[in-house]
Amino acid sequence: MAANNSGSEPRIPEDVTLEDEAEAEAKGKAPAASSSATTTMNRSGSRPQLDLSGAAIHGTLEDRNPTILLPNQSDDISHLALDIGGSLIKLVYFSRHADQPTEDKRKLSTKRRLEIFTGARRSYPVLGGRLHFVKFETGKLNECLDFISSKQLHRGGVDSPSWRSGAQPDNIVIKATGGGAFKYADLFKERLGVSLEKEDEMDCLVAGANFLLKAIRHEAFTHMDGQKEYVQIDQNDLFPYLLVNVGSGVSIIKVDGHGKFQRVSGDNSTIDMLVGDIYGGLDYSKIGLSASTIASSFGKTISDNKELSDYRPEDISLSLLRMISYNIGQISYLNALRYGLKRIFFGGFFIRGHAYTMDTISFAVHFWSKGEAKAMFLRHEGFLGALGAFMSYEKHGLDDLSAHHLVERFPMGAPYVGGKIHGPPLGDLNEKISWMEKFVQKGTQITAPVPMGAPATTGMGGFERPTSKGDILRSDASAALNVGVLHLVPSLDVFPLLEDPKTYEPNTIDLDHDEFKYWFTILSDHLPDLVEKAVASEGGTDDAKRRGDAFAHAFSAHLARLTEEPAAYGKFGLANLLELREECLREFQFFDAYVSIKQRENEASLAVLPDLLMELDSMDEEDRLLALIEGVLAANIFDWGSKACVDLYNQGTIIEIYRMSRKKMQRPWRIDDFDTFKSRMLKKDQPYKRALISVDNAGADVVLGMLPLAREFLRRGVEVVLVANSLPALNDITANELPEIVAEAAKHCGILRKAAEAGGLIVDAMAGIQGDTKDEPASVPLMVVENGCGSPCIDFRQVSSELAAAAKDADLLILEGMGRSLHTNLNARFKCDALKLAMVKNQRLAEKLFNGNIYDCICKFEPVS
Ligand SMILES: Nc1ncnc2c1ncn2[C@@H]1O[C@H](COP(=O)(O)OP(=O)(O)O)[C@@H](O)[C@H]1O
Ligand SMILES: CC(C)(COP(=O)(O)O)[C@@H](O)C(=O)NCCC(=O)O
Ligand SMILES: [Mn+2]
Repeated sequence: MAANNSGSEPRIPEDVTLEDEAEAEAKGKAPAASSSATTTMNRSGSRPQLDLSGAAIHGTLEDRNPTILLPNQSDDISHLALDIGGSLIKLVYFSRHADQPTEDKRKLSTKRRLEIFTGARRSYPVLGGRLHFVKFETGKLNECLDFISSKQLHRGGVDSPSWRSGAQPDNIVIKATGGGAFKYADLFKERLGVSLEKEDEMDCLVAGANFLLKAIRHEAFTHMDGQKEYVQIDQNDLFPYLLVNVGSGVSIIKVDGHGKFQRVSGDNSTIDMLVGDIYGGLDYSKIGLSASTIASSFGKTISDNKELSDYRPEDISLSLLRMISYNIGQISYLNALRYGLKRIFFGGFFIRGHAYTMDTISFAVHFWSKGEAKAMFLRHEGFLGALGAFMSYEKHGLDDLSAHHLVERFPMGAPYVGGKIHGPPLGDLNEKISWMEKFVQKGTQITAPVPMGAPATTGMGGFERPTSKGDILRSDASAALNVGVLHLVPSLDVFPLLEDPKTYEPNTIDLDHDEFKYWFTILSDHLPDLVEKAVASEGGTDDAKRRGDAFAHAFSAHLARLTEEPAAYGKFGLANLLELREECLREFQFFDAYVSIKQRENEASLAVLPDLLMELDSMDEEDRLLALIEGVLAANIFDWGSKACVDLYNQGTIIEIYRMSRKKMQRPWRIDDFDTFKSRMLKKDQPYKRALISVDNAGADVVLGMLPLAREFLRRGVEVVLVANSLPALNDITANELPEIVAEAAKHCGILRKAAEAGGLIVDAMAGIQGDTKDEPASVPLMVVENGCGSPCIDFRQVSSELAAAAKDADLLILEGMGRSLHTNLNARFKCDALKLAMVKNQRLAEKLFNGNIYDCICKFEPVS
């Protein structure tokens, strides 16, 4: 049957370890077969270290995560950099994406059509892969060495050519910074056989900070009164700034540009600084420094006539912390004043995400500067040096990356321990689940997102809702949950038809506290059903049940973590939350929870499609246009992400519900721009050239709604590009599944058949069974592209390069569904005409956005002029 290619669905090998999710990909996997597409890579001459001969794209250029295999790459190229500080060792390492799906016919023909291989298309200097952030205590250097060794990080990972061939490269050089790069050089040589190449610490700090501020969208934030607020940094207005790195010592650097900086103050330990550097020789009355502000705590200890032991250690600690933080804030401000700088970025693990520390520093800066200067913090605060050392290889092309190439993911290990290792690295998902089960039972190891009671064994809702913990001072582990794994995806692009990418915000509604609470409930309530579907999709085995439990625990823990601190993972909207759920499913190797539901609905819908097409063809143009839009809106009711809709499905067959939904359509719809759209469509002298039609759900939605609409455009001589998800999300149709559905539909329709042939979706022999083709116009192509997403929503700042290429000649964009046109993009403006179609399947959203009701329909047409 058509629409069933689940067996060939590319599986994302989302391998996981406790600390970073990358282990299994490096273990025991056969070397990947050679790819079908070979590319030449244009690289600037400034990066001589890579041997690019024989380089091949593994998978496809358009894959979400293309991997470039460099078979002739010399073995001494490392994917690891270190910052060995006085207190902590920071590791940044890179892991390649594992096996990729092979090139299929659709992709090749689409590429040819969209001329992706021709012209000045960008090559990918950067390896697709992931950047991991891990830290160890310097006092436990051995743990760090074991970790590197177990993962063979110094040899590019367990799956690197040298490791697989058993060759022993004799000159491995690893970039390292921090004092320990000298101190422990011999030990690294002895234990791992590697030489540490020392990079200047300040160079690294600055390079790391500049990279983060350029490439990570929500890296910097302010912190006032316990509230994080992410700051959008304008690249053209970044310099100069003051960088204050607070580690074992404090470094204060005035940064004027890339590689342009000057150390201005502070080279002592935090304690020295307190005593010696507070006023820096300035007359304190001039800057309004009140002696009592800082000294008050000590004042009491002197006058109270008590012994030190009479004070509670936590009180002393807090006083000290406050004092140090104030002083750091003051000294920073004084330096900012000295150089006329308005922005101060703070890094270093001293801050370690502590709300208290950040608030205190912010307060000081704000107070002394009378609001003129701003203290800002960095999410990857402790990793500036290590990241800078990593960048100094000048071979990963990291500096060519922009924000749209980076996707941050929060797999269980990494955010949970914040790059901290507890125990040995885990070898596979099984070990990870075991670890989670233990940790869940203990419930204390990590304080913030303590998930829910004893783990269930049924895989079906044997867990409770996580509880939020209130605003207590969090432990180091939980506070460090802010760093995920950075996925480098060079094939992502900004959607070229966005009117203004700078001001574009995908999310329609701000996930403030109340809103988050609401969605927390929705998602928690939905969880048991989702787990049931997910487990069933994997055959209902014991293993699947165990993974189902683990998924539920993991996702609940994320929710609890976000309840406690909504900004924990950066600026997080509903789109991110819905995507997190899908990623979490993939993390526990559930690749398509709704696979059988999708199949069933596709089949039922395809069976009635011929009748529907006949009915449509009997109408005149205007009635047909209305019927088509009605059909799209009515069929959007088939959404397994909406509780209300799922409840409806018990009340009838797919076709009955479709008819019922259709009968209820009453114009005017809640937003009803149909007449304007119709007028535009009927303008004979100004036909559209290419319509990008973004589809949503499998089954009736795509088969009875979107395909007939696409056919109408084809019939009018408009090229159609169907845009579908790269990866499954709920019951959404994917770009991989779509061609078979089109092929099946084409058996009953000459227009679709010709267009699909023209677009390379089906080969001639497959079609030609039924369908009247005598009076059809010269055929324009019907194509399918993937959107680069694995979520029910779409963020147009990061789409597949395939979609970006298809957008080039498009003059109409149709967005369908609640996720893509209501939760996201309702207010997005495009450079071409846009039509947004959706049924509102949630009462609260209907009220909030449209003052309306559940099942209202939205038909929003926004012509460019
Ligand atoms: N587990 C830890 N062990 C030691 N210090 C820690 C730890 N977690 C956070 N810190 C804080 O981080 C600081 C070290 O910050 P870091 O940026 O790593 O500096 P360095 O590079 O000098 O080690 C320490 O002074 C301490 O305040
Ligand atoms: C996840 C969804 C955005 C998918 O909707 P779609 O894009 O398929 O129209 C939607 O089902 C949703 O917001 N559901 C949660 C709300 C609820 O259950 O009421
Ligand atoms: Mn959907």
